[in-house]
Amino acid sequence: MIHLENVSKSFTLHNQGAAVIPVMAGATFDVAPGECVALIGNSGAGKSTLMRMIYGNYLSQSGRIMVGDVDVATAEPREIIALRRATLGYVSQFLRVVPRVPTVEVVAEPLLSVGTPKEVAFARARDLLARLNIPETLWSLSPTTFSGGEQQRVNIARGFAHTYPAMLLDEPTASLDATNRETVLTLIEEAKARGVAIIGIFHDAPARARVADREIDVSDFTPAKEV
Ligand SMILES: Nc1ncnc2c1ncn2[C@@H]1O[C@H](COP(=O)(O)OP(=O)(O)OP(=O)(O)O)[C@@H](O)[C@H]1O
Repeated sequence: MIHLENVSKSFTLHNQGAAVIPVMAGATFDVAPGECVALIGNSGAGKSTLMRMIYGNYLSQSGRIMVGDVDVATAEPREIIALRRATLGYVSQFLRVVPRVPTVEVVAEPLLSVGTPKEVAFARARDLLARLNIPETLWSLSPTTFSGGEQQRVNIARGFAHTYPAMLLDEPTASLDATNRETVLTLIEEAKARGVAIIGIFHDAPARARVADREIDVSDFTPAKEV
């Protein structure tokens, strides 16, 4: 479902004399439907950079990043937008929402945007909010004033509302309590059972051991330093 071939990336630091810093070279791997691959490697190895390239936020210098039949490395912006709507989900660590939209609608929105009937989308949203222990009294309010932990759980509910064929998870269990962490791990297991191909960064080692089928050490793709 996800196929990376010879992906490389360097950053140009325009405020430092246009210094070019190569951070990745030759990244090659596949993720099959129903499989969860964990990106590992020291801090600074390039885990987040790789995720951002797969999501199309950072442009890769070379290679192919196939998600389904779209090559993110060369796709037009409108193709990336369509890919994100229907095919590729991304659960980041923080919620970014339009102000004044009720929580239940924030969670239902990814389903509504792919044409799911309103009652089905809202039922799924309510189910996820309940599973993630967001009190029902909050569902009709905007999440902008929620606590950090509540916002994180709303973000997870939104991320898992639509069954994307491929998902990127950036530390989905970070700073959750034991009960909610368990719910998130179950959501990941359910997604895998439905055939979702998942790439995740999990600093929570027991969580990684439970849901990941394979680990990819991103430092294997660190370019050799020139001497
Ligand atoms: N926008 C950017 N501009 C310049 N350099 C960047 C940029 N983003 C990342 N880097 C550099 O790329 C390298 C990889 O960073 P990245 O954040 O991907 O690492 P990571 O493995 O996710 O680390 P951590 O586990 O600490 O989050 C680092 O050396 C970082 O300084």
